[in-house]
Amino acid sequence: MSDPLLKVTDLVVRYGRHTAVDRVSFEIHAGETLALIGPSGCGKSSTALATLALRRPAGGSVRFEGHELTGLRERELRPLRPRFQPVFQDPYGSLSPRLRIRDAIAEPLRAQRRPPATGQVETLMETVGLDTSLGDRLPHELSGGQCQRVGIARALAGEPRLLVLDEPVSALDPSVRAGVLNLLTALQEDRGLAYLFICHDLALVRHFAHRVAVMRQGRIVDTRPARELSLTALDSGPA
Ligand SMILES: Nc1ncnc2c1ncn2[C@@H]1O[C@H](COP(=O)(O)OP(=O)(O)OP(=O)(O)O)[C@@H](O)[C@H]1O
Repeated sequence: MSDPLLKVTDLVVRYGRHTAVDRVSFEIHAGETLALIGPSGCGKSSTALATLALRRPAGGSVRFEGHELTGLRERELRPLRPRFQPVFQDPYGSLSPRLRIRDAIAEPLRAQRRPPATGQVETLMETVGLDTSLGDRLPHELSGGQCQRVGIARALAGEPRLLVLDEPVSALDPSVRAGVLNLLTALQEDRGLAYLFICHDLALVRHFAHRVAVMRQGRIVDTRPARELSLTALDSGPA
């Protein structure tokens, strides 16, 4: 088998004296979805933040495309960041309220000093199923589902290999969830994207993920193929 795209080994995240993530290890290959599940407070988001190099771990290794991310300075991380991107739960909160959709999608490229080529923003909008006429609107003029598609378009702008999806559809109306998940599935098939997928909905995890890692109290206690996930996997035990 090829080398994993992401290899996390013995990751430790602490907040003061509290250990939120305790020697967590996992790997994700190109084109694969690994779901991270577990009770509230077990350390899923902290694992995601450290994987994204948005929180410096107290120990362990995060190896992405052969680069060891821990210990890199922000200046060294900057050129790598477009390759691993987050999509967070709150579609409105992830966007600047005063930035028009067109500029919100172009923003990550400008931050990389790579202004979008003519038509690039429109292509990204079409890729995520947004009508290009929405480019002049502000986030509050869009629905939650449309905003989450903007968030995905922003994440795609730098041609990532890995998306870290932290509860990407939990805040959405059930009627629009399937559309966003179908989009993510299609993008994975087209581009071989890898996903680290944090989700509370076990039925959805079983449908969407390839493998599942179960966290409890900062540790991964089980990893298995998603189809073998019991729908009561989270019912017992402390966070
Ligand atoms: N910024 C922070 N400062 C202090 N403690 C924190 C901080 N962020 C998280 N924690 C603590 O770390 C632990 C893990 O939190 P984390 O948010 O990673 O869990 P989670 O599994 O993602 O929870 P949820 O499903 O509720 O989002 C919890 O005990 C939480 O209170």
